[in-house]
Amino acid sequence: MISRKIIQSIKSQTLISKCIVSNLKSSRSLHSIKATANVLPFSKKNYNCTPIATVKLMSTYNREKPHVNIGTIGHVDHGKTTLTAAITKVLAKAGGAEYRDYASIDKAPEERARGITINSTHVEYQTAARHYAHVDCPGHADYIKNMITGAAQMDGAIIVVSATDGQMPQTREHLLLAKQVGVSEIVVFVNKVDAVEDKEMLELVEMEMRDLLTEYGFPGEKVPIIMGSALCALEGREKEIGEDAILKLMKTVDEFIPTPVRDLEKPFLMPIEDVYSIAGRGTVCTGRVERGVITKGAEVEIIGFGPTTKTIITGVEMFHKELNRAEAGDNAGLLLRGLKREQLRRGQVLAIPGSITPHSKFLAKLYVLSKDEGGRHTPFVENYTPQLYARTMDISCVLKWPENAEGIANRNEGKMIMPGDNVEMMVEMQGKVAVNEGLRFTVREGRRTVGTGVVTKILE
Ligand SMILES: Nc1nc2c(ncn2[C@@H]2O[C@H](COP(=O)(O)OP(=O)(O)OP(=O)(O)O)[C@@H](O)[C@H]2O)c(=O)[nH]1
Ligand SMILES: [Mg+2]
Repeated sequence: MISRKIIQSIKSQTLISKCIVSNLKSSRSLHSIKATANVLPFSKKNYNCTPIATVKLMSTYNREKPHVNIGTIGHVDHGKTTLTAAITKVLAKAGGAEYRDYASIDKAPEERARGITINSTHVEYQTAARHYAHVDCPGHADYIKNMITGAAQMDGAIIVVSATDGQMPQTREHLLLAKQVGVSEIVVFVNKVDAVEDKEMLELVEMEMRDLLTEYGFPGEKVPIIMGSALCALEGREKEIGEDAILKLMKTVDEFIPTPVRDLEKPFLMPIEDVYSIAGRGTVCTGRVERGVITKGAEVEIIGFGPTTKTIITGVEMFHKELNRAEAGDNAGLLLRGLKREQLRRGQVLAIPGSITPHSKFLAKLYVLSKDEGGRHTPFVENYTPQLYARTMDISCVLKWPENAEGIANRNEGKMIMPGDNVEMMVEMQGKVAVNEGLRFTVREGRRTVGTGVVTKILE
């Protein structure tokens, strides 16, 4: 589906094809949408609000080991949370993690009552080679929004697929969205191997996954596929498919998901994920640094949803350790001078003054998801008003046909946009937010992903 689209758009030489293709090749520079963090780097006791998720801390945070952001994605109930808990349990044996049991990951009352993940949760662990921040995403179709936010922070992902079901709708949708937000490195964990008698079933699941990966623009033949049982690892039984499989998975992640080259040279930018007040110290914003480096004392601008304001960074922390600087890829907390919590919100960005500006109107190439990819079942016409998601922000927008060179619009008036189409549209947002050419975004309506696109030209 998407791969066919890519081929079609390569043929038609559209810009989106170039963007997607360049993303297939490297993607790091495009790893820009929804960089977020639920981690709370500042001492928790000082917060006056309840954190969405906290990270259990290990004794030290240092930069000696490369830091990589990964996570679990995949269809509901395929075992992502069980696997997350199992990884911490197995790595804890070697001192590389603090064991996080299942209930501490899915801890909200509704999650416990329904037995599903709703909020994505961050956990931290390390292998001998690297330090990881791991986001466990929800699989349920109703919580795709949280999955997108989680996936946007990942440098690579573990897609979990149950050996008993094989690939399911959100296996597909998650692969597509992961690709869209810039995750180009995937490792597959075929879970629940303990529940499958017929080994041919495993071969079938593997074959189907390779085809699916290829279809979505991943190197299907090369992607490592590890078979095992997260539950066995968690319960300490059937070592071969339990603990051993987890160790094999992490070794594969170490080797197959490259340590990303961070955009350290570019001007600093961090999309705000959360805002907290710390008694006696001020206001702190958390998020994942998208590009550049920031040091204590630096001046930054806050851009989007209102007038641009300036402030000074008075503190930088990561995993509860105070640091002098934060750099691209870090899940950081930045303490800001003289601002109240109410003056800041998710979706704004912190950036070096003048490096990015707020806009409300741009041209974009848009791929409209087909029904099979979880998109709309019916076409839409001009003036359609979905919700636009980019970085950590979401904002209502209107989609229009672009104006021609003379400013005359709408020779396409009344023309329908079909699921599966690649189109150029003019996007008008209901407010000014930090937008730049090359920024990738998703448009959604209700609980459905309608399309994914890239900003090609800023208009206003
Ligand atoms: N037999 C078997 N069951 C497993 C295995 N791993 C997980 N399960 C069970 O599958 C069910 C779902 O597991 P979860 O880890 O909650 O699945 P999930 O992918 O996190 O689900 P969502 O986050 O809601 O999408 C639970 O009942 C687990 O005990 C396994 O290796 N073998
Ligand atoms: Mg879960």
